[in-house]
Amino acid sequence: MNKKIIVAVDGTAGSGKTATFNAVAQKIGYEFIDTGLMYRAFTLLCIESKIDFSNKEQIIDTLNIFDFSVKNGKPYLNGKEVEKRIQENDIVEFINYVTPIPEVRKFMIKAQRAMVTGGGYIEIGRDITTVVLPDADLKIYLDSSVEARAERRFKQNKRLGIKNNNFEEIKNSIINRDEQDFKNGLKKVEDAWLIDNSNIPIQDVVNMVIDKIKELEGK
Ligand SMILES: Nc1ncnc2c1ncn2[C@@H]1O[C@H](COP(=O)(O)OP(=O)(O)OP(=O)(O)O)[C@@H](O)[C@H]1O
Ligand SMILES: Nc1ccn([C@H]2C[C@H](O)[C@@H](COP(=O)(O)O)O2)c(=O)n1
Repeated sequence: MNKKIIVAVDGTAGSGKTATFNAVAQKIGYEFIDTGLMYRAFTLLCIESKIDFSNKEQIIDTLNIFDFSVKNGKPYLNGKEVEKRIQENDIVEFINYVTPIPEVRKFMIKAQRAMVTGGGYIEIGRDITTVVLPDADLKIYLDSSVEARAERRFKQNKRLGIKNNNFEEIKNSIINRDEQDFKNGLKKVEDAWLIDNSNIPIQDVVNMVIDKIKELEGK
């Protein structure tokens, strides 16, 4: 019986981590954990708590009332389902105040590590291959060109009916988020497999990754 493995995935904003690795997880019966949802949900809680985002102490104190869970693949903040809400533009506007704070990252990293209790998990984010799961059996770094990512996000927002959908704003937002993510430590580590999917259909990426996981399960 092949042994399931632990897969850690990092990559740039909008490169396709969620769509790709959610599909992989569903096809091979792995648990899928999107750590970005936690930071988005926490940012929403800060917005709803009407805190002053320039006041780090207020952000850190908000951790005391932060309860996050995922049920049937949907994120819940303090018992309320927030899947669509945390994709709205105001989250992206404020999230860069939240993600650089060490106390916030320490809290999230502890929770994200605890979610992976053995083989059979795919966890995605920005610091999974570097900090959260540095001993993962398979590390992947997913990237795409800024143009490709902006185009995809624009089309995704349209499908989701998200308001104020503007291509140039999305592109600038992606560039800004990349800048912050690199500051927060996003990088391709030496033992990570780089996949640039700018010109690769999502299904082909899914199949490539499944083949690799099956190969490693058999070792
Ligand atoms: N290889 C691909 N080719 C074309 N479109 C893709 C590909 N991979 C993902 N997409 C599309 O790109 C968009 C962004 O993908 P997704 O939301 O999974 O990215 P992400 O890395 O999780 O983003 P974020 O970092 O903001 O959470 C989605 O519409 C998705 O369907
Ligand atoms: N492990 C993580 C996951 C996400 N972030 C940041 C990156 C984004 O600014 C924000 C939302 O993530 P996304 O939903 O776009 O993947 O959270 C991080 O710093 N560390």
